[in-house]
Amino acid sequence: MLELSGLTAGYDGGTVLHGVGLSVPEGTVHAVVGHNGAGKSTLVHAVAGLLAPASGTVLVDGADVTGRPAHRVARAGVGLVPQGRRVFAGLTVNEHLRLSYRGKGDWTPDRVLGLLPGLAGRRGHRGAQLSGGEQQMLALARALLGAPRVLLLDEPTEGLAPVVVRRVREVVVTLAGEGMTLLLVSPSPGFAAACADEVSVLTAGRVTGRFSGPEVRADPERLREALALTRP
Ligand SMILES: Nc1ncnc2c1ncn2[C@@H]1O[C@H](COP(=O)(O)OP(=O)(O)OP(=O)(O)O)[C@@H](O)[C@H]1O
Repeated sequence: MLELSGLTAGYDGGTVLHGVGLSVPEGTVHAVVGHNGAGKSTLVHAVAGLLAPASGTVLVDGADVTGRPAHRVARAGVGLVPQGRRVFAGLTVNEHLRLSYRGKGDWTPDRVLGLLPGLAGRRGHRGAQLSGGEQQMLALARALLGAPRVLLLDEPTEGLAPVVVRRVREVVVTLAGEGMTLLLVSPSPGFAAACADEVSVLTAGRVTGRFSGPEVRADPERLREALALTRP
């Protein structure tokens, strides 16, 4: 379970997040949608310990990790799939997996490769030789090898073809089905609606709308309209 309350954070230039609150029960997906600059990555960074919040709290399974450095937040069970994948161009898939495997929990490299489509046949390929979709799967693999209970995904479908977006969605839904707690941020209402149990709309650092997954799947226009109203 991930619980955020009153989360306020920003940079030297000013406050970006203004009192964001949401809670993600175990085994569910919460998607935060918002336009460019709404504060999606700032939210992920404030949860992951990459940015210290000015106020508010971040609870992971009831444990307060607010303002802890990233390695402590990771040790508390939080994994991060960063925006832009961040794979190493010169390292092979196998080398990435070896570096990320901590021998923790049930997440072995073989299990991860079995879950993530397309990577198993690319074990000897370097990061720079992988397609965008393969790089995204590798970024997911690295996070899973840390055996997280809570997984944060920052724009996991950015720049991917529709067929690969569907694969990312399937992986997200499978992980939730296995009991993982997922918080993802995305500018895409379609992707959010397709995989989330709950969707928040983030507008200039504030949650301005909240919908259930079934609600937005039954009527996709509701989320699109809510987001269109917030266009900067
Ligand atoms: N390191 C930083 N230093 C100063 N300001 C920043 C920094 N990172 C982001 N910002 C500012 O914070 C605001 C929110 O940025 P953020 O990256 O969180 O938005 P976003 O919703 O993730 O956007 P995008 O979809 O473009 O990634 C923007 O005005 C941005 O310029």
